[in-house]
Amino acid sequence: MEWRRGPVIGRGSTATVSLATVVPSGEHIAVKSTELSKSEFLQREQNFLSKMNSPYIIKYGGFSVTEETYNLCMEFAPGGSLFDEIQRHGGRLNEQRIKFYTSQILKGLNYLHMNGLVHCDIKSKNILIGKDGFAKIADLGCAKFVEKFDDNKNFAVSEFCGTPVFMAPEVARREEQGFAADIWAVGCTIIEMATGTNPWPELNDPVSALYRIGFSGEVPETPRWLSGEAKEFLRKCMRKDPNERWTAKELLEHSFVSEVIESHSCFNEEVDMSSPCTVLHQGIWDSTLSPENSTHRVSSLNSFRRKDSEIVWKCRKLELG
Ligand SMILES: Nc1ncnc2c1ncn2[C@@H]1O[C@H](COP(=O)(O)OP(=O)(O)OP(=O)(O)O)[C@@H](O)[C@H]1O
Repeated sequence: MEWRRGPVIGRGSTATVSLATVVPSGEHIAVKSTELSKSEFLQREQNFLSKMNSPYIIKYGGFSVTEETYNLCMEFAPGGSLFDEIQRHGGRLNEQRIKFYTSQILKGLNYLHMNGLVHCDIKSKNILIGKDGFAKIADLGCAKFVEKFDDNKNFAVSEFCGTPVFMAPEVARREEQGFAADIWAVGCTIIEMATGTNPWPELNDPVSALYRIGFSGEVPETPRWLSGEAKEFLRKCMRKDPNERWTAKELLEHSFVSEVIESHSCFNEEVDMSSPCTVLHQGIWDSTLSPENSTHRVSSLNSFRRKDSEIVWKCRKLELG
């Protein structure tokens, strides 16, 4: 597959994401790139993404290495991130929309967990809104396979990764980071959808965040305006003891999400997700793809190389801020 790089549509801590056009079909894809020498996390993401196949996980499109740059190609999500979607709706989503997206996030997570993978960095910025208007889990750079698993157990793993304010108490204490930690982060994402902020908006530095989450015994405040059913659902996600937290499979059977109709018609509004819908994306749509534009050839071969020292460094960086 050949593609031409267009404008930048997103920047994360480890990579830059560009819109790109496939040659000659003209199809749009997203390409996440970073310097080859710093691409361990991106290669790790490539390895995981290439093994996944679910409508609730962003689709893999191959990788390439050009001029010392590592490129990961994937499905372009014209709706941007769930964080963007919250901003588009004035800083909070109504309960109908929260249910809609929560149901899809849980389906994606259930798929990952059934395949033995913990995402480790669920938050609204890592959930993308696809062409179909559905939420898709993205950014698998922190993900990891658990060493062994069955339906009911949590797992101790040796590496810790993620964003401090979305970490579960057991992760903040560096005890374990298993499937249940992703469920806690779903709770945090519901709070983001309901309030427009992370669950601990008053905590600015990672060290105090980890200390408070891990050792204070506090649980984030439940948004008051949510229905009783939504609050009860949130409490199942945010049990302090990971063994008592509900699994993705169990939560999908909870009345809060079990009846969700997967159609935008449930919002009584027309949604056109075939073109970019954030302000940022609209600008891209209006511009011609710029001619920094060398053509790239993508291989779908798997070239995963793992460097634990870098991963540990990233975790240390998180701890020390
Ligand atoms: N497939 C995509 N389609 C559209 N936009 C995307 C896509 N992938 C990423 N983006 C945009 O780019 C941003 C950064 O991407 P991503 O979170 O994957 O980078 P990162 O470097 O891994 O970030 P982090 O800081 O979480 O480590 C996203 O928040 C989103 O706005």
